[in-house]
Amino acid sequence: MSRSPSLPDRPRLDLDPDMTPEERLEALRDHFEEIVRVNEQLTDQLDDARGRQTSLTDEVDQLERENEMLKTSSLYIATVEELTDDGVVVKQHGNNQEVLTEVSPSMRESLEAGDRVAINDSFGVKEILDPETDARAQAMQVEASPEVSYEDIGGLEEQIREVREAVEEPLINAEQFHEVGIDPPSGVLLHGPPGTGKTMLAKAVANETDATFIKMAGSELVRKFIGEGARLVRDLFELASERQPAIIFIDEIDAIAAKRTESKTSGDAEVQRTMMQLLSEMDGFDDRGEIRIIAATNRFDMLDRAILRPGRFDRLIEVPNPDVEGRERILEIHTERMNLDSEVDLRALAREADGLSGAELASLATEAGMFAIRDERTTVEQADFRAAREKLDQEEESGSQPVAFA
Ligand SMILES: Nc1ncnc2c1ncn2[C@@H]1O[C@H](COP(=O)(O)OP(=O)(O)OP(=O)(O)O)[C@@H](O)[C@H]1O
Repeated sequence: MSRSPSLPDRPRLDLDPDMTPEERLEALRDHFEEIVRVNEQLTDQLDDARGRQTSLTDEVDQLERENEMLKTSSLYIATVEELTDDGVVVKQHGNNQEVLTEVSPSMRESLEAGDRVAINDSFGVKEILDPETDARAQAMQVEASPEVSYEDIGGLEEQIREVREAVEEPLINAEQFHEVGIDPPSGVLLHGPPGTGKTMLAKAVANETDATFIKMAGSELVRKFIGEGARLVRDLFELASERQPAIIFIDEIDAIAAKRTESKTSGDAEVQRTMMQLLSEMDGFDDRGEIRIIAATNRFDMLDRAILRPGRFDRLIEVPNPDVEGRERILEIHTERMNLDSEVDLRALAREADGLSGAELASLATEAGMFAIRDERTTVEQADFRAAREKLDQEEESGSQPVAFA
């Protein structure tokens, strides 16, 4: 670094008491000139210093920018997998490396499993990322590991077997398909009346395969987020590949994949764009790794056949209302934790419940419990089930929605 030039000496005024007034005046004049000269010299030096200060400030700014760039380029993107007592488990994108890292207590408070974060070389979490994507991700329901298991589903043994074969096997035994030389089914379509357990099936398979369950309702894709549908579909698949193994579950697929109508409203165009995006994501599905896609509909007749072509939703599984054995099993499942009177005959109740869906049977059990509570009993009797059935039938006749009890 160059040294700063030394400052000029301060001018001194030496007045001798023996001086004549003329000599004094002369000395004062000389002193004044000297002061003016030093002042000019100092002003020049100050100008120089200002110039140097400006160029040094520029240099500092430049270095700060470079430093900032170096810092940002060394951050990696990761997803928070789990918050544990020992720290936070993050999975780095790209290499899928999982690490346990520590975060500051304040950051920990705002972190949730599934958040996208920026981590540095030593895996320290530096930032929580992308609120915009997160806002859009709110349209999706993400469960790291749903709690539904196959045992919780009544009367769908055949459907469970088919779903396991079409979804579970390719996830767990991808190698086997490769060796035999066939492609596993691309997408599975569950179709049948409302409340028959389609969502439960999808959740159970995610649970069984330790896959993340990502649900999106077709109706939300096009109703809530007009103009966003196609982008949401892209996000959905992107999120799935970040969180793989993952099961994508698109409920009410008919909302985006209904047969084309003649009308050409802007809403239709939006639906069309969303569906095209879904099809193109599915067509590029082969290289997507451990992601399986399940869709569900209550309106199979309305579907555009384009989505059922090979390589798309090419495995159809019908999920009907339960038969009498199924109904009995569903009642058993939903009354398992209930305090039932020994007289309660679930078989007889199942026989009388012809045409009821799984969801309606679940409501029946809860309503029966409510009747016992109203009567200040802790045991649920056969009569409570009958009263509950009457109430549900009346509600159905009057068109009001039965309460959904999950
Ligand atoms: N087969 C079943 N076994 C046990 N419970 C069931 C069954 N089917 C439905 N239920 C009960 O009904 C609730 C709703 O079921 P689910 O959401 O899986 O139906 P769904 O077929 O996906 O309905 P929707 O078509 O209306 O979306 C479940 O949470 C469960 O309590």
